[in-house]
Amino acid sequence: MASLTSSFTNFRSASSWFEVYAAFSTLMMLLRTAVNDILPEKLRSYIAKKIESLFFPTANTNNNLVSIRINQRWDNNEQNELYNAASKYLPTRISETYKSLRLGKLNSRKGLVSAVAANQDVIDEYQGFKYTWTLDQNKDDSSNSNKDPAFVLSFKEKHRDSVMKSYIPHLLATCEAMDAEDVTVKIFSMAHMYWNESELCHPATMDTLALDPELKQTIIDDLNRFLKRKEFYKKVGKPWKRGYLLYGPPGTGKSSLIAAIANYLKFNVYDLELASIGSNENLMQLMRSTSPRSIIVIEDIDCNKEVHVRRRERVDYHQYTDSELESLHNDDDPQTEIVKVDKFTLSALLNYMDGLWSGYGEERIIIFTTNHKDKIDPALLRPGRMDMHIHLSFLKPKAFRIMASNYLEDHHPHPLFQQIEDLLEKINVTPAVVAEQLMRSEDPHVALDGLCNFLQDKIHNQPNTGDSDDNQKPLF
Ligand SMILES: Nc1ncnc2c1ncn2[C@@H]1O[C@H](COP(=O)(O)OP(=O)(O)OP(=O)(O)O)[C@@H](O)[C@H]1O
Repeated sequence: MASLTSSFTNFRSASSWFEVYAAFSTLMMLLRTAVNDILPEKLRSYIAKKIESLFFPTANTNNNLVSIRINQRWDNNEQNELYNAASKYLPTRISETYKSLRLGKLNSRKGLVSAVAANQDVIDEYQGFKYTWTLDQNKDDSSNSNKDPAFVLSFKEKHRDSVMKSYIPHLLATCEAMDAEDVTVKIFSMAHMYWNESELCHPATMDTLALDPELKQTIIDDLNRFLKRKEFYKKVGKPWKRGYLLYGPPGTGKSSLIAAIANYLKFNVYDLELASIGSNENLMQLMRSTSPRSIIVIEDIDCNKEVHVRRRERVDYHQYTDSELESLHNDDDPQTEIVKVDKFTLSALLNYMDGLWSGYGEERIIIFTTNHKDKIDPALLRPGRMDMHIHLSFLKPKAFRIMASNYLEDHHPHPLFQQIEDLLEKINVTPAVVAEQLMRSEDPHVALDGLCNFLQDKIHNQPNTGDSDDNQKPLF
């Protein structure tokens, strides 16, 4: 009986404790709701931080936000690969915190393009930590001497190690994987001293090229051998690069062959216009910004042998006599400037090709084109610089078969083929001219008949110069 009374008393005291607890919880809930309603979120977290700093001063320091600035270009104006990687990586991290993404459809790209919107936070989570990215386009701040856009990456100070050791490497590795998956070939053209990227939409392939089959096979074999020989190049101490000189009259397929090589190897193309390069330093800057597995193309190298660059300089007028100043002045210049002419030669490029600078990325192909091989500086042609000289010439029967099978709907040999091939043996005509004739009708017979008449006409009217091959004037 006594134990029953004691249990009952215990139960009563437990139930009263429960009542007290319930009342306290209700009061706390009411208080929390009231505080949430009255104080804005920022003020609440500020107060919470202050209270935390009273009790845990060191823990709070580690929670400070720190940031890393990733500018588009480094001090020497070189493009910052980390910036490029972030531009590629961030648009793939759309989350509920991502409020704005720029989206576009460009002529130069096949799919949709997306990019981070300026001054918009992008929050990325990796291994349980949060990283905040903002794109600062530097447009408003006129006091800022560095006008390049930059990504600002903010994170808690205590995550500093993780950022450097795992988050940034993860970002770079993700981009590398994206690049490896991306099979589109790109062409980079020069925009001032930087590269402008677009997709190479040239449809030429090794199959569509109307070339002598043996020459085509030699080129393919050479490319395959080059790709396979990384270790060989290392062993013999040569930079892993290959130079091709494509020469021949206009319209014989030099540009088409470059596109076909790029599409075959899946290498990006950098179109280097020497005439637009101001100095050797600029050339090196551009070369440093090219990526491995790329083709550097310099078209019409004979026209680029020496490039004159106009450089403006301020002058001290007291140093010159009136007549000297007169001769120094440029017509459209203000009084304070003269124009000096710098000479830009190919020596920097030759140095680059010789390997002095070619450590900037492996697997490079350098292609020069010319319509006049005889006009090229022999220094460019010596062995080791241009490894293979490829002569692209007029269309001959075997190459015509390839072109006809590409251009005509009917893939079977046509009775007019033999006649056309005989005519092609007698006359120099470029593939571009024949391609144009074949496109004149969708009906194979009409197209071939037209080509036949065209060639006969030209043979009939051709002056007999006695010249052969490239020296003989092509038909345009
Ligand atoms: N060997 C070829 N095979 C297939 N098509 C060709 C070939 N050569 C020329 N063509 C056709 O002619 C057009 C012009 O050719 P391409 O621009 O490649 O010649 P090129 O030698 O680079 O001329 P240029 O010296 O004037 O730059 C191409 O778009 C293509 O349609």
